[in-house]
Amino acid sequence: MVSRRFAVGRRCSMDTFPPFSRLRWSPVRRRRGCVPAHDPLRRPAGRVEPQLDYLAMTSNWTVPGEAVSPVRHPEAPAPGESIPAHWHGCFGCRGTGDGGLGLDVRAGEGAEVTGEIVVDPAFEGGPGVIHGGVLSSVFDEVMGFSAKLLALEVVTAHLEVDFRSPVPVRSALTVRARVDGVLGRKLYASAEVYVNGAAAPAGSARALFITIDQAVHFRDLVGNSTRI
Ligand SMILES: CCCCC/C=C\C/C=C\C/C=C\C/C=C\CCCC(=O)SCCNC(=O)CCNC(=O)[C@H](O)C(C)(C)COP(=O)(O)OP(=O)(O)OC[C@H]1O[C@@H](n2cnc3c(N)ncnc32)[C@H](O)[C@@H]1OP(=O)(O)O
Repeated sequence: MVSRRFAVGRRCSMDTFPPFSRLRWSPVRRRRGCVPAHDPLRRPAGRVEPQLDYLAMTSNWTVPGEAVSPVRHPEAPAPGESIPAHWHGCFGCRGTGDGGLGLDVRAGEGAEVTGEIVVDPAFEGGPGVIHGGVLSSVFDEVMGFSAKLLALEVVTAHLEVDFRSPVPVRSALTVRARVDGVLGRKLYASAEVYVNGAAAPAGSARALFITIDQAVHFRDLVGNSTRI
């Protein structure tokens, strides 16, 4: 059945042919002249397009000058050692067989960690590529683990991600993350992701973590857990 949203455009056989019928704004549709009634890609006449380059899209999130260098805890896992899960119920810490990300995070030098993950096909977003929200979770988790090298309990207050190139499902990702600076309860962290050993990152992230007392922070929330 032809979608009513395409009623004013030329009717197209792809309207009934999966999977194209689900890709409403695909370049294939546009080439074939399937023009929807309301085309969000059509630019109003006379409008001046902003000249954004890639860097202009990146925020100016910076580590404050007053922040101090992170101090690694003397009992932190040695470089190369696996860092244990912070909570067995955590989606980021669990294996893929248990509905988790299947991340392996290892300590590096100083306040740096390295996370390894093979992108499970279940994490697909666009056709053949990882869902951006899943990649954001990977960044969040691996950066969070860098706080473990300081033996600090943290939650994420702010997370931002730049997606530079598509990340295919089944690819092997290496995420390098570190705490860049500490200011009171605030930990500033950053990370990059590399696909199949590529030299250039496919994405990067920055986050602000806030130290908490887990016992207090989760006291009234833990009852919601199904994994106690
Ligand atoms: C997935 C859960 C993981 C839980 C882990 C817990 C412990 C784990 C132990 C070790 C860690 C190891 C591994 C961690 C691995 C993965 C990490 C994943 C973490 C997550 O995925 S966790 C889920 C999402 N996360 C939340 O569920 C947080 C909800 N949120 C809150 O619970 C509160 O919001 C809180 C506690 C953050 C702050 O609340 P609060 O009352 O304690 O403190 P307050 O508001 O005063 O903020 C203090 C100073 O931070 C500044 N500040 C705050 N927020 C800011 C922002 N967004 N931007 C810029 N500055 C900000 C203020 O401006 C002030 O700055 P100043 O001191 O200069 O005034």
